[in-house]
Amino acid sequence: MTEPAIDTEGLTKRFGGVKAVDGLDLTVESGEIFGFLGPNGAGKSTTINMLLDFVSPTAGTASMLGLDVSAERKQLHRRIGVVPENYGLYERLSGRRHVELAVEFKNTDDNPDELLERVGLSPDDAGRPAGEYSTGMSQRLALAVALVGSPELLILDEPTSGLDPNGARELRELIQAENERGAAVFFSSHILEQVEAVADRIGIIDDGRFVATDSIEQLREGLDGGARVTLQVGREPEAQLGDLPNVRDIEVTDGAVCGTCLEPDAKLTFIDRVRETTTVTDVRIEESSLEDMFASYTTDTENDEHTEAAVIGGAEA
Ligand SMILES: Nc1ncnc2c1ncn2[C@@H]1O[C@H](COP(=O)(O)OP(=O)(O)OP(=O)(O)O)[C@@H](O)[C@H]1O
Repeated sequence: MTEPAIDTEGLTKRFGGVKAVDGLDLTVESGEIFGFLGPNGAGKSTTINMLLDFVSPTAGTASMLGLDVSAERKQLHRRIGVVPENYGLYERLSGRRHVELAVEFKNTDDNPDELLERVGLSPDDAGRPAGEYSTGMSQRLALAVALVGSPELLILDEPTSGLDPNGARELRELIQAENERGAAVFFSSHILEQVEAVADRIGIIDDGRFVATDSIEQLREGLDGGARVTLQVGREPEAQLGDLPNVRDIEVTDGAVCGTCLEPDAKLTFIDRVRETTTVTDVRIEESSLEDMFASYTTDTENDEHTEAAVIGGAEA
């Protein structure tokens, strides 16, 4: 049986009185792309730092590719590629030299120029000292270093933070290509779109704990967010709307009728019922956005029950 790419049990880190990570149970399967989402201060970097053995856990265990992250660190780090939050570049060394050193360390036969080209660094840039690089260029270089040795697992901490939209798209393509090659990818972000575009599964962490783990589609479904349907009407409808199944939060305002439809069918029933007694001149449908979803999972303390109910059946997290 293939070992999971990442497996943690009860992983916990306290900094004095602050519980940065609180009993995290996480399994990322081999070959999976897992997006690790959470607002600032949620515990993402601390988790990654424990996985990389940069920080020791207060409690719990963590293994990657079946190896203990601390006891078997050396062996493990030859098989993974990492872009940590604070990747250190050597200011005086060229980009190319950074990659060459990684090739030597991992004892592989990668061609540094090919890797640099893959991450979008031109040969000219590759020859310049890393101290002269912009944030985005530094991030690209860190990624090239991470790709050395065709790692079985890529761990990327906020990999798009310094990239422009083009760079972010290229990174997504690269993540997909690496995944197709067979690598598992674990990457943290607080930008939902980045995660949605590539992740098979996402875990949302808040206050050091998972509040949800599943595919984006399942998370969205679990939230019951529905779609807000707004109908522009000729005059106020006389129809009874309150008894419509799966339509809630109905509002009738000057010239418009709004309702939240929880199922696709409910949109049609809602529109039909309104049209029975008035003319509908326009229809606007807003699906619940990822931002709504994220906010609901991470800040909606009043809604704890609903959030818990939405937290996920099957996924192990
Ligand atoms: N070395 C440290 N000493 C004290 N507290 C720390 C330390 N590192 C992290 N923390 C605290 O742990 C919590 C989690 O921080 P962490 O950096 O893991 O969050 P994050 O999800 O990565 O946030 P961001 O998205 O802002 O990078 C925060 O409350 C932070 O202040």
